[in-house]
Amino acid sequence: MKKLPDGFVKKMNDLLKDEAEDFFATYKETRLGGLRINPLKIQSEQWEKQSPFPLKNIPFVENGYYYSLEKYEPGKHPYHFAGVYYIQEPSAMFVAPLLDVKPGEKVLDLCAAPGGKTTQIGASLKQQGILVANEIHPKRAKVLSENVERFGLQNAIVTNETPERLAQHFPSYFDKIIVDAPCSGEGMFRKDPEAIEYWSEQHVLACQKNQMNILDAAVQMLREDGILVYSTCTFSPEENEQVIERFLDQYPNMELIDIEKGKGIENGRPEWSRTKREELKKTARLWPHKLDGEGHFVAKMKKSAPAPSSDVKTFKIPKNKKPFHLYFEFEREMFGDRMFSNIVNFGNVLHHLPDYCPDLTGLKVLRAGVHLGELKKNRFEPNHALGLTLKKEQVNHVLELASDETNWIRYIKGETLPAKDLKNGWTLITVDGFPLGWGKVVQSIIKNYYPKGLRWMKENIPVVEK
Ligand SMILES: C[S@@+](CC[C@H](N)C(=O)[O-])C[C@H]1O[C@@H](n2cnc3c(N)ncnc32)[C@H](O)[C@@H]1O
Repeated sequence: MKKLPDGFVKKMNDLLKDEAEDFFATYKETRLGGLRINPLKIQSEQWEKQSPFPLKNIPFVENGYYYSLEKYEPGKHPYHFAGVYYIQEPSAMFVAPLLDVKPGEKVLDLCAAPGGKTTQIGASLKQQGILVANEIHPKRAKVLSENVERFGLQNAIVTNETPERLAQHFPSYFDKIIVDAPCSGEGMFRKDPEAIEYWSEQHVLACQKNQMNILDAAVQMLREDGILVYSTCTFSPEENEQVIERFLDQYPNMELIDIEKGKGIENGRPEWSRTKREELKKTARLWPHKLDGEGHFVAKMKKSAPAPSSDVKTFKIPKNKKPFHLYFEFEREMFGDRMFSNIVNFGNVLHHLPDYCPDLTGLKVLRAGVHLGELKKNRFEPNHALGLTLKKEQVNHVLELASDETNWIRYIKGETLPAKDLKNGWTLITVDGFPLGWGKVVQSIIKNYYPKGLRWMKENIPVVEK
């Protein structure tokens, strides 16, 4: 590992005093990887029987598991391509459940890429309600959108906006908002040594300023009684307790809610704030020397005073369904019945939008609801996103591949597959029953519709055990 910055070492020694030795000892330890299963695709009982790697439960998160980073590469297993799980740093999994999301709610993930918290929230919403996942950087927004697709979320809207522009569009709209803020990343020095290079006291203060601006935008979008969760993956009090105390001073209608702390999770540190207010103990800190995971800080707040009522309009779903008849033919053939109802078209591209989808006019939107596919001349071509949100049992035409055979590798590399005894037309390709994407049977081969941008381009075949 790279050498830790002298200024950081001195600062942590001053802050942690007797604890500093234990804290710095973790930089010599091997850390554990984390993965979180997707309950929209598999339940924990089945997963624990079927997991291809030995796993251990993460005690502070439902559906989260540790794995050995030295021995396994779950990112190369077909279940990853099928969105059966999301690879996420264990401590990071603690944050999103604090929103206590219920199906049907309107939730905003304001700093969302690559999508760890978005996918976790999406699973809690159970495809009901609205999840706006926003990312300011275009390239990262694309990755976020791909992860939302892989997870099979049907009610997510992925935007690429600044927090300020989003705040103009969604005044007092959301029930729950998460600000997983860009930060100096001190808590990730073990995982992402590049963060070490960026570290300086000035960078910490620049992050603080940015974080306060993002919170200013977030609070405008929260409804009365709405919940706001703020988190960072850094230790610096300037970006944690001190951001929260300034925020509470500025917005007296926001109140801190106590976070329930299980074993290894500690209170925030009032003594590291300017005002030393005791209530900062309600925030939480995750330390690498207290649990198996990296460093995190979380605060949970509630808007207690009235907020102006939201006048965000809902998206108008076209009543005339005639232009969609080629899609309906596809639905009948593939599913035997109607599957999606809120269908809208953007040119020839069809989407299914979540119920009560807000009007998105003027926003940069990368994905809204389920991208069903495209109307081409005399035919409908299904999109990858539609395949990944389906369950094998819903589909009439399926080619089942197995994770312990090599055809799934050929498929994600973009090769054709043999199609003995299959009817001509679209077929869903699955691995051990989990959808991987589409193929089209033509005579005795399956043409490959795995998206070009997602194909496995490397020569070597993916291996799961190192
Ligand atoms: C800690 S990461 C988010 C991680 C994500 N929530 C997850 O769980 O996968 C912070 C994100 O904020 C974005 N960001 C950077 N500057 C921002 C700004 N001024 N406003 C909003 N987001 C910003 C970064 O590009 C980054 O993707």
